[in-house]
Amino acid sequence: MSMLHLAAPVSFIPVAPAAPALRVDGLSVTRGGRAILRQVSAAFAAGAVTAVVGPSGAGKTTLLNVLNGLVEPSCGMVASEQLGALRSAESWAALRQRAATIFQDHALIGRLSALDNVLLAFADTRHPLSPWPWPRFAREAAARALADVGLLDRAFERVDNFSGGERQRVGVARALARGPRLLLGDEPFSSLDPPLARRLCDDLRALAVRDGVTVVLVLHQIALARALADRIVGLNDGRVLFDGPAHAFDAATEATVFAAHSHLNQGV
Ligand SMILES: Nc1ncnc2c1ncn2[C@@H]1O[C@H](COP(=O)(O)OP(=O)(O)OP(=O)(O)O)[C@@H](O)[C@H]1O
Repeated sequence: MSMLHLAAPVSFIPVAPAAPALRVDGLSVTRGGRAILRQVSAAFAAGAVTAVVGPSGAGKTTLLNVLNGLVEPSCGMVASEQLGALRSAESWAALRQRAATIFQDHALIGRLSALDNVLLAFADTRHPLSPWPWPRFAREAAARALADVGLLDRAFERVDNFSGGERQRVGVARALARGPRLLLGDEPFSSLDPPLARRLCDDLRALAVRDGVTVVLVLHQIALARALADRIVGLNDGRVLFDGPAHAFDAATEATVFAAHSHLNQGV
């Protein structure tokens, strides 16, 4: 049975009993007079992976950028369990402090070792030209993060010798190094072949559960989203058309979420 929820108001199908770590409510973003997100409401649980899916231009990256604190909503609210409703510049800054991003292209420096790349997560703790070693806490955290992604034994190797999957693991380690409460990724595994993407996503989910991290990933690979996310948020033309457990995102739901805008806009 399809659990599709079409048209506002969207009702949620809870998959985690815990209070959501992050919530957006009635969120709208307008750019150049055009509505990019329209009254988006969704909740993101700690210790779980939420996949955001939808056709090109649906507003997925924009939603992620709002959660990142990079895009200011035109109206609506973002609230975190720890920080409450984010209303001041300070609370947005606090959210950014707790968040980390996994980049699609890894954003690594090839001539540096895996460990040095992960240490870049702590760039603000040391002058870039400092001749001194990184602080001990940073080195320990970076080593732990590399251990978490199974690359501690290659910590001192240059990453330009690494495979695509290994590089992405280093990218994940860098994102994890500061112990983020919110981990965001915009198609972070799209450059990897599907089995590898699946393994990495699986590992990420295990880490999210272990550390109670809220993970929100924009995923183009719907099979991956179904298999590995706890929850799927399906966007089309800036609206939430589906929000529910990943297993409920069936073929009919997928067809609706990925339908052309003109069809969905009829009568709206
Ligand atoms: N700064 C901006 N100014 C004007 N339009 C913008 C801006 N940022 C995004 N848009 C538009 O908003 C829409 C949604 O963009 P967004 O990048 O969020 O979509 P997306 O779902 O991530 O798409 P894709 O899957 O192609 O990356 C697009 O039509 C885009 O052109």
